[in-house]
Amino acid sequence: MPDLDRIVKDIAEEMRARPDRGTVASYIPELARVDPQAFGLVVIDGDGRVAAGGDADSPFSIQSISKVFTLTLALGMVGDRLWRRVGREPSGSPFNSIVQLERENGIPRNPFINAGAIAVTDLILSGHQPREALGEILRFMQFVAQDNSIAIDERVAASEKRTGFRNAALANYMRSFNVIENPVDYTLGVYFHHCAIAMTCRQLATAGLFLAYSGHHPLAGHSVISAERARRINAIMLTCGHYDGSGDFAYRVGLPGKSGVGGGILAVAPGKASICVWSPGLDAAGNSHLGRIALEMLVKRTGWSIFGV
Ligand SMILES: NC(=O)CC[C@H](N)C(=O)O
Repeated sequence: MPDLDRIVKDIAEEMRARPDRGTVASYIPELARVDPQAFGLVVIDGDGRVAAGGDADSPFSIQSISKVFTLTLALGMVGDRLWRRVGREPSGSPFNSIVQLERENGIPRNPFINAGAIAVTDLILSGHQPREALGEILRFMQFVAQDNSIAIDERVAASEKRTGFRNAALANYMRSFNVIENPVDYTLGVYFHHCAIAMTCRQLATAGLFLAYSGHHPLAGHSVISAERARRINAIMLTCGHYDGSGDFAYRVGLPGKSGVGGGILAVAPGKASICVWSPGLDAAGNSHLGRIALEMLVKRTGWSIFGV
């Protein structure tokens, strides 16, 4: 067993000092206020052993990492019917790209680009009030993170709502194909709010445990989803979790992972651990710059890549 405490501390120390930190997202104005010096890393295994370094307990905006959990919830609600509305191929395009939708009849490539995640949110909303759908999502996050204090950062949600013109374009366009069925404002409202959930690295790493352990959450003590579904969600994280940077992430890190523009990455080492890293500066594809480098170092020292040591 690798000395995880040592490894995590070493990485956090090295990352703290690096001058190259990427660029903090500013298209959601509230996110631009975050300190680019922040860095946190948490690794949790199935016995609840935790290795934590840096700002492991500072809440940050989980943004697109929420899409892993909305996908899990929606699959639980509608099963494989979900795949009539959303594909499961990498897009090779930026997370907020519009162009593919017209060529492909309003069906988004996968559930992790914005269009796909908005379509998934619309499925969760079906037949409910936005407030109920949001409550469902939040309660699920609290359950998998084993922490009822998790909340939505209303300032981030309002900030994105004010500036979310592209997401509104995507949602309206999909509505014209009936890929979205609820009033566009309702769907977008729920989407903006689940992206604005604030969590710490420790909470997110805990929340990812069921994906690392075949659908079973070792700390909650029971199954969240089937092993087959967990395996499939991991596959989509590997192929689509970093947008047009997914190939490079697989090449360098070799773990299923999901990034968010808040600078977080949730990564899953099947059978070994759930990992969350946070560094707010992003690379050109909108993925955490130091987060990816930190995971690359972690995998090198643990041998956890799913592709071999
Ligand atoms: N990549 C992301 O994290 C994007 C999520 C963000 N809420 C958006 O819709 O633009």
